[in-house]
Amino acid sequence: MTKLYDHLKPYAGPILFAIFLHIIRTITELFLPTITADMVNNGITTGNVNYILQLGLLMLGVALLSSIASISANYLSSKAANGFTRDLRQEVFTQVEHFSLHEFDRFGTSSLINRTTNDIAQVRTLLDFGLRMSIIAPIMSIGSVIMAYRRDPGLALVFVVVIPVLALIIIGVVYKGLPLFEAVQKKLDEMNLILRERLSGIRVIRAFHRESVEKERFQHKNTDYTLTSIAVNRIMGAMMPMVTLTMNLAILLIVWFGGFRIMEGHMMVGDLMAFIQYAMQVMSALILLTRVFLIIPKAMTSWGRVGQILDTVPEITDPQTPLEPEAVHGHVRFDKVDFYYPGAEFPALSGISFEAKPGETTAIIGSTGSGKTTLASLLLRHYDPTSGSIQVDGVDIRDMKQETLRSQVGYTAQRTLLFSGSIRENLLWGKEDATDEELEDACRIAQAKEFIDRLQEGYDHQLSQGAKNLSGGQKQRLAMARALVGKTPILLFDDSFSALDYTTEARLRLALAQEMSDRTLLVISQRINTVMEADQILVMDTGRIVGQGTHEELLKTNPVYQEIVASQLNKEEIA
Ligand SMILES: Nc1ncnc2c1ncn2[C@@H]1O[C@H](COP(=O)(O)OP(=O)(O)OP(=O)(O)O)[C@@H](O)[C@H]1O
Repeated sequence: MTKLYDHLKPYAGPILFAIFLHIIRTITELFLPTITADMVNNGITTGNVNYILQLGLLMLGVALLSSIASISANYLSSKAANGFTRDLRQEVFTQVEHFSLHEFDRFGTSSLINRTTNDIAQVRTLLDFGLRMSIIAPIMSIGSVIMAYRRDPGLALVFVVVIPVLALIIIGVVYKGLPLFEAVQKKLDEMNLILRERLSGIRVIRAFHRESVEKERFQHKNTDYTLTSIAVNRIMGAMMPMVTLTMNLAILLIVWFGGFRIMEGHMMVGDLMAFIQYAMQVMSALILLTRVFLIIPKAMTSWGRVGQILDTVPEITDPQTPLEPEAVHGHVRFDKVDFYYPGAEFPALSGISFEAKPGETTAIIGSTGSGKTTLASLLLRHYDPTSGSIQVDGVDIRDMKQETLRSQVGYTAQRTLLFSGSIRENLLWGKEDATDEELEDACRIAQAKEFIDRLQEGYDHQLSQGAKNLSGGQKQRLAMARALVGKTPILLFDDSFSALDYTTEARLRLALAQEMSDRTLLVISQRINTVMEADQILVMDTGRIVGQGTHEELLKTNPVYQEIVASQLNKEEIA
């Protein structure tokens, strides 16, 4: 597993200095009760004002030193912990960005979000609070017992009774609490999954009147999470009164036996006062120690979850010595490509071979689940083929840098995804330095210009999250324009015309044919109207190409194509 200390190395300096300051702070605090005792024993009881003043000043100095050390240490450890978690979040995000879709599926989006936020926050708590407490608590407890022993060894026997009792309470709490932590994190993952899915699907939920069912489902997960958290808190909550009760009994014993010892002349009042303060310090140190015992496993569980992300070797990586195509034309070639989704029994694609040439439109049609989107994902190298190869301009795409490959493909996904921000910002994803003319040009071809011009703020119109303030067709046209801006040699449109009316679609296809005629155009669609003018049509069925040719050829020879056509066009249109 990724080593925590490797990630801590850049912060070693401030952390070590913070540890040093915490030690100074704890040691100074250990001296305060002793000074108080001396002041009472030798100053107050004898009326020696000078001595009281001297020790008062000493006390002030020690307290001041303790405060300065404490503030500086807290500042340093907090700064280091925050810097560390900022870097870690960035590292996790960068790593996740390199994941293949398979790795995304394996972790799940909710869990990835949780690991990047909540789990990293737990590690931060360990570094900041945990580090502080694990330095202070042992020094404070052991130091207090030693100091108390030096004041009165006989009375210190009270600690011999109390400390094992406290240790038993702490062990019990840690033993009971540990298994629950992982459960809490897992249940939080599950609750967030439901929350995320249901919030993004609120329209569908409403359309199907599923509010009450979904509310119940969320309630179930929420209650499950809450009950486990309560179980953890109940254990923590029970610990405090038990520790306080034990310590109060200890103080009672100290006062009781201490009183006798004072009456017998074996002890002074100041010593008893110091003794009580040391007992209190032992108590608070042990409470802190319990917290540390609880924080450490919780944070280590979280670190394990974060480590799983960092240790995942992305399936799709760039080659050591990447190849570049000699000349970029956008010639695509699939050669006997088979592909199984991880764990799948049957192939999603088998024996896929075809060529898509520059200047031609290759359309891919087929029933749902026939493998069209999978084919697009393979061309973009979201997955690698199980066997066979895919080449662009004669180079196997596994031998290219992913950036080189993807910069050659203008892509629109089946599910249109735009991001919050202005229309311009979204379009610039296609080409960072595109001029206004280039953006307008792409929008004109994608038939988006007209509706953008009608918007009051035009290209500065702000899109809400997921571009919910646009219609489905407007979103598709913008996504298409975004893909066109880069003027890439290959254009890959996955079901990108589905939300357009027939007139708009016809205008768009015409504009594409006129202005993108030198590109390799790959159009995935379920609509005959969209594919019938293509130079070649691939007909897919259960992961295979079962027909290849022009509309006319397939209409004569291919039963699957004939069936699709018959289901969509009337007799006159077919003729
Ligand atoms: N991430 C995935 N993990 C496992 N199986 C998957 C995954 N995505 C798709 N599949 C399976 O692969 C097969 C092909 O799916 P694909 O999405 O490529 O079909 P499609 O032809 O694009 O369908 P549609 O027209 O409905 O979008 C289907 O059987 C589907 O269940």
